[in-house]
Amino acid sequence: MDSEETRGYRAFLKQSVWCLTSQYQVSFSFFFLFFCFVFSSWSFFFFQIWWAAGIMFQDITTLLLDHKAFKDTVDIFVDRYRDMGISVVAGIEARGFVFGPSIALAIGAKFVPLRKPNKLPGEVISEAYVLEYGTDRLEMHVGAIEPGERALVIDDLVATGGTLSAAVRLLERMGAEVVECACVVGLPEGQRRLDGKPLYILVEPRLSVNY
Ligand SMILES: O=P(O)(O)OC[C@H]1O[C@H](OP(=O)(O)OP(=O)(O)O)[C@H](O)[C@@H]1O
Ligand SMILES: Nc1ncnc2[nH]cnc12
Repeated sequence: MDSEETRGYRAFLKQSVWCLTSQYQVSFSFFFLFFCFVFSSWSFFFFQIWWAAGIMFQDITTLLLDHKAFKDTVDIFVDRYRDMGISVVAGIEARGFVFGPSIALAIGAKFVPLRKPNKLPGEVISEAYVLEYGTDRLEMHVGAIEPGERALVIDDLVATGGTLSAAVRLLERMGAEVVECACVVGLPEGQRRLDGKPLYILVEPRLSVNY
């Protein structure tokens, strides 16, 4: 039988051990959550690198070095859209800006830049979209187009079609009629997300290349 003193000591010990254990529990939970957070951030980061690493990037800058090829590219678009009553050429940042203004000038249309977030100075409307390697947003100035205007969307390349779809949604929210989307390069899956909107592409690259 424990003495009064021993019982008191046991009770004290039990209490302090519990306190100690709960402290450990709290610290352990904290470190566990912290570990989960760090692990998930890093795995997401590496997942993105791994994901992006599997993408074969197509680049149009070499085309721009060849005056004839560059001019022919613009001329093909101009011939196609000259007599379609198009008053707006909407170019997607960044490489849609390379082709869009020349086409707009040649067919007598205005050029409307669709820009990445927080670049346009005035009031904007915006649309989010998903890319092969992340998400992004496109913005357009409110008042850049009038309802009922006929628009062409131009970009260098279509892959999943997410960017073009966001561009179409922006224009349609402002009341424009999107006649067609046009790109120099079309990856094979590019037409998937265009919701039936016509897409005109000049080249469809092979996805495996032997260098
Ligand atoms: O069909 P999608 O899967 O939507 O991808 C196509 C988009 O990706 C590229 O631009 P990117 O987003 O790399 O931006 P950048 O032109 O500013 O480099 C390309 O110029 C298109 O705009
Ligand atoms: N494969 C690709 N090459 C160049 N730009 C891209 N944007 C999205 N996918 C792309």
